[in-house]
Amino acid sequence: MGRLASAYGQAVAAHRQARERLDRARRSLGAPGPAAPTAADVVARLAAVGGRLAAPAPGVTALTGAPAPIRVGEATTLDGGFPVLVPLGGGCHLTVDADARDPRVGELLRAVVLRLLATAPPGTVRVAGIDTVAFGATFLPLRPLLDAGVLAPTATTAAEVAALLDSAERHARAAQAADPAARELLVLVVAAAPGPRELARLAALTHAGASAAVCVLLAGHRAAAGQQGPAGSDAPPPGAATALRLMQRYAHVGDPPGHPFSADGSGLAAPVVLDGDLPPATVAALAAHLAPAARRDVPPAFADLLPARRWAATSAAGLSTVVGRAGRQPVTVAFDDATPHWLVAGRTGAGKTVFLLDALYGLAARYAPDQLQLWLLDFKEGVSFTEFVPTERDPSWLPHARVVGIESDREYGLAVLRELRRELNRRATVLKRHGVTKLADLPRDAAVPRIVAVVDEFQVLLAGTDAVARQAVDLLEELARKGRSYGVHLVLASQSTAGIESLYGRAEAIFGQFPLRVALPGGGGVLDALNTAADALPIGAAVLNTAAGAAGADTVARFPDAYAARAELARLRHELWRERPAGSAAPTVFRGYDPARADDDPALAALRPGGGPPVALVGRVVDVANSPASFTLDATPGRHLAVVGTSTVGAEVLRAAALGLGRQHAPGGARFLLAGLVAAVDPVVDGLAAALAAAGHPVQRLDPAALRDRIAALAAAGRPDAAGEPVADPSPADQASPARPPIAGHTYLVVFGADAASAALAGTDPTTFRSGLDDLRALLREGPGNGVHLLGWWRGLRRLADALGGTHHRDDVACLVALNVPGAELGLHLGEHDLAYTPRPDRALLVDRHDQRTRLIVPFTGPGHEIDEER
Ligand SMILES: Nc1ncnc2c1ncn2[C@@H]1O[C@H](COP(=O)(O)OP(=O)(O)OP(=O)(O)O)[C@@H](O)[C@H]1O
Repeated sequence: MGRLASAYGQAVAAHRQARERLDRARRSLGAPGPAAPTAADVVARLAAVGGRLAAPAPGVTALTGAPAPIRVGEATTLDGGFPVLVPLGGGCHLTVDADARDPRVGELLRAVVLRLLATAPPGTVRVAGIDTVAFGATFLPLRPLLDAGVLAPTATTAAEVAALLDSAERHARAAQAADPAARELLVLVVAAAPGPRELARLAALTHAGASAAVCVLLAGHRAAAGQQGPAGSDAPPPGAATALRLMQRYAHVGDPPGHPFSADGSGLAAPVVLDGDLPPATVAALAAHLAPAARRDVPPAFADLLPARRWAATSAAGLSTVVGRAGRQPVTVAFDDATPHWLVAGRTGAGKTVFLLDALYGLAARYAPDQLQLWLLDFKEGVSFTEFVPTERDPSWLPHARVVGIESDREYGLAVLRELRRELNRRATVLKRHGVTKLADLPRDAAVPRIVAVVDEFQVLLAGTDAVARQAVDLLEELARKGRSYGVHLVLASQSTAGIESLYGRAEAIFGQFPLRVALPGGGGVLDALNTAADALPIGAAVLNTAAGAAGADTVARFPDAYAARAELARLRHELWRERPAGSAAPTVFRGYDPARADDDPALAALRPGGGPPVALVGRVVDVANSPASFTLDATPGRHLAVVGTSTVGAEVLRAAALGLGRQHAPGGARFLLAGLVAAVDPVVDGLAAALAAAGHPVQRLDPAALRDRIAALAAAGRPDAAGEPVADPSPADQASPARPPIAGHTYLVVFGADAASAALAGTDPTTFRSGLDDLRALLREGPGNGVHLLGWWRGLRRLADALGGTHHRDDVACLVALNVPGAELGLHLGEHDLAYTPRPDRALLVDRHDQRTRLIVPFTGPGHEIDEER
């Protein structure tokens, strides 16, 4: 061992002496020595070469298409020395038989790296090092390059080596798929022989050709000198490499691939003194020269995502868009047969919304609205998709957007999924009618756009174990399974896919249909448990995995910050909007935070007399079309409206319903009997009375006693007399015109705070022995047949049930709007035990007992309504 060490020391000393001799000779000839360079001449000097290969132009010679001659040392002959150049880059590599424990090797590797960097245009070469024998010491002198972002942190442990090889392989794959002009060279510098598996992976990279854009500098590879490879290794040897063999004083340079020195494969017939380290000032100057380009290269710009021409692509076979870059290569993702659906995850603030905006704008710029339709659903409080819909400030919208839900209710999400399923079925019919099985085979005039449906924070929809979650799981599974064939693609985005209870055992059945996984920081849950590619992602980077998260199929891409490019986004949106096809409509929009203002409601304003049985409009349904929420008040017994809940929104709903009914009758064609029994809502009742009177309808105000009398009269009017004929209502129709004959039209009894009438109704008439409640119940059953309908606001369900004579009479008031009524209590009243309703501000449940409808609605509110805080 001692003898070996001293022989080694002598060899190094001899090498140094040889190099000093060369330097002396060079100086005596006036050649430039290794004096401190200036930043200006560093690049030229590093790349300056002579000899048998043509010199590359410094700083502008691309290294990915074809190899460039790179100097490794100086050959010595009796006539003097000449530089020795070997081809590197462009699919050519270098092996050295000794490893970096020999200082000459480290010096050579560093010199070659610097020459490569100086030869290529700034920003087109990245360097990554592996040094398991000296803990990264080999690369320490190159520290300024690390700081400049040109050199990656050195891999020194087995795990880091594996991760680096993963990323090199991803780089190679991405480069092979990329435009050759956009390729970036990855120089992989290995300071000592790795294990057989790693060696096999490195060898595979050397065989991948120029298009992989990798250059391997592999030290410690004994097979380079024609000796045995590592014990037990059956890995193929590295290919396309110039092999250097170190001897005591000199090095032997083998024949470079494609540029042999010898005819017989014996290599350069002159001993070579390998280049040593360049002065630290040179390294620093080069780093300073390269840093701006390296930094510039880091975040891709939003403009990089856009195609040269708008709307030039067709979607028959699928959709694809650039979402960012891996190195300098654009990264493209697709909705096609291989990746029909995407699953996106990242912790809050990880850039999910930004990533989705990048992808959506990229798609919208490539495909015209007849090729692509967007359905966008957001369950969180935020602004994810607001920019795609018209607002007062900006009337533009994204012409591809068909449905946009902002801060959506789960019920709205369900309605959107149902609508998508209907669309699937429509498409199935179209395909069948044309006798084809693929969208691409449809004739041009029957072509349908592909649909991308994005559900942001989809875990909200599936949270819990209620009926909404169960139905959402069923729908998602069906849409995911069939969507591929019908051009309906899902993007599910979430903070985490863990803890979604309602998936029961069906996570695999659903997520198995989502081969494209996008893991943002904190979103590694969408990757395989063993795939750690997303563990240390910075903001603005994503792991894109096309194999449902399996390790090895990852591409790490950087995507631009769409928020930082707001002006560009708006410009693009306006450009696309101006180009929208003639007659295209704005998307249907649901904003979870918007109240339904009765006075601004177009459906309420559009009501006119003569359109069939009158309807009571009470709000807007939480559905895709944002349909009017209404009850038909026809002649069927029980067609009355009860609004229930302590919230004063109840009064506003009654007011809107009464106003709407008034609009459906010609002036004087209906009379309104108004009872305001809750002082707090007197202004609402006053306003309603004035509005109805202004519309020409007779209006009568009733106090509790008058209410009781009027109910008795109306009940008697509907009761058959002895001859079986109805008795006319004996009371005056209207205080203002007591002489008018009884009205043949409708009578609406509108009671604000109907529960407050219970005392007045409870008393029994001493002559007839009928109580007010008896009359009320008779009126509920018989009234509709005589055009008499009750509209009441009860502040509690119990009071309503009491008025009806028990829950088994619940169908006597068949139309119910439940405001802040606990779901369980409502379920009991209705006899529906799996009723899913959680009271919340500005929401109500519409229940129609007759046509079995149960809908979540946004109840009408009056002027000046603030969000209902009473709940
Ligand atoms: N590519 C990027 N480069 C730089 N910054 C980014 C990038 N992407 C996102 N960011 C920044 O990260 C922040 C969060 O982004 P974003 O709103 O998209 O996150 P999110 O995952 O949707 O968060 P949340 O779930 O809380 O809504 C923003 O301030 C944004 O500017």
